[in-house]
Amino acid sequence: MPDQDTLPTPAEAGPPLPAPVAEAVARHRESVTAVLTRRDPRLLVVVGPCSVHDPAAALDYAHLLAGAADRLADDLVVVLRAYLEKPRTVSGWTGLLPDPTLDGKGDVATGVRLGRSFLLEAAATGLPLAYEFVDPLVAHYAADVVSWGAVGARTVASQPHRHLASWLPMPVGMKNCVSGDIGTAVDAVRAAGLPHAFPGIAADGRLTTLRSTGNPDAHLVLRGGRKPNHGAADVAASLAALTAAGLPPRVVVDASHGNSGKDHDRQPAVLEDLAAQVADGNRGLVGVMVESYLADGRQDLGAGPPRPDLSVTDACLGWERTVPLLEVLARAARRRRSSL
Ligand SMILES: O=C[C@H](O)[C@H](O)COP(=O)(O)O
Ligand SMILES: C=C(OP(=O)(O)O)C(=O)O
Repeated sequence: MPDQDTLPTPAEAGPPLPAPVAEAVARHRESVTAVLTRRDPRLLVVVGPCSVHDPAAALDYAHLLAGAADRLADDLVVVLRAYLEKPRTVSGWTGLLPDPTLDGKGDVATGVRLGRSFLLEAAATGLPLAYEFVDPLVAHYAADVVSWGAVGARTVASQPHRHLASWLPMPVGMKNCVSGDIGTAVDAVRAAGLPHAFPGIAADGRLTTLRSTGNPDAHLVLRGGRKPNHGAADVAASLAALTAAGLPPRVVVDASHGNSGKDHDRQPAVLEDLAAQVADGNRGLVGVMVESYLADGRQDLGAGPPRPDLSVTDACLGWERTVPLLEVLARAARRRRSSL
């Protein structure tokens, strides 16, 4: 009898992807790649809650977003942030997958099951899913359903994360360091593009050697640092740095985190600035990221049960404020396309 801390294997954590979902994931990955390689002139928009703490409410959000994504599909490829792990600067709640009871008990065995079931339900909305791979071990519970992956600002220098990214079968964004340094992320894009052999976990739970062929769709994400780096000059400098490193000049820019000083009220101005750059014809700016949820703001975890509709990690833009910004981004992408 396994003790309560024994994790199910990836194959035991939930049902395999239903065939129609697997087919949709393959199509979504191809759509994201087409935007990154500029075969598709639309703009990639990775948008959604900072973290999922209440699966039912996050699914409500996903349904709203799926409606908007359909409406704006001529101009935007919208991807849902379905983040179940949180990297912490020092400490704090680490996400639904490692801590599904939100209280530090760390019931990872329940978390991997709950997390997988959430991802399958979120994928059933028809949206592509975005996921930050924080712990390479648990990547194996999520990777098959993810269409855009991220390696975050706190792990981008890590060799295991770069190796994982080289093996993951979807485009992976490498975020600049929390300091604002982009060189480490550029190195990470190069490393992820190469073949590697490294330890991992097979579907049956056995440790195995994973062999990657290199991820051709790894790319840089600007998320700001000690100061923002979303402006046209910083975007141009990052594209030049990529070209100098022999990499395709393409960048996704996160309107949150260091680019908004973690103040959700500053995301609209950052997004307006990014939309202006796109409308001006910047083709290297291939995508943006937005932290958005049902209600505006955030709450601390603490005394009572948290509100389902309000972020428990970074403050998010509420849904009502998100929709007009998606429309601004769509107009900008349309304008860029019309000038091609
Ligand atoms: O995206 C969310 C947070 O910015 C990230 O988890 C770091 O949070 P912290 O600096 O509050 O630990
Ligand atoms: C933690 C995140 O971002 P960053 O790595 O840029 O801090 C995030 O997007 O949730």
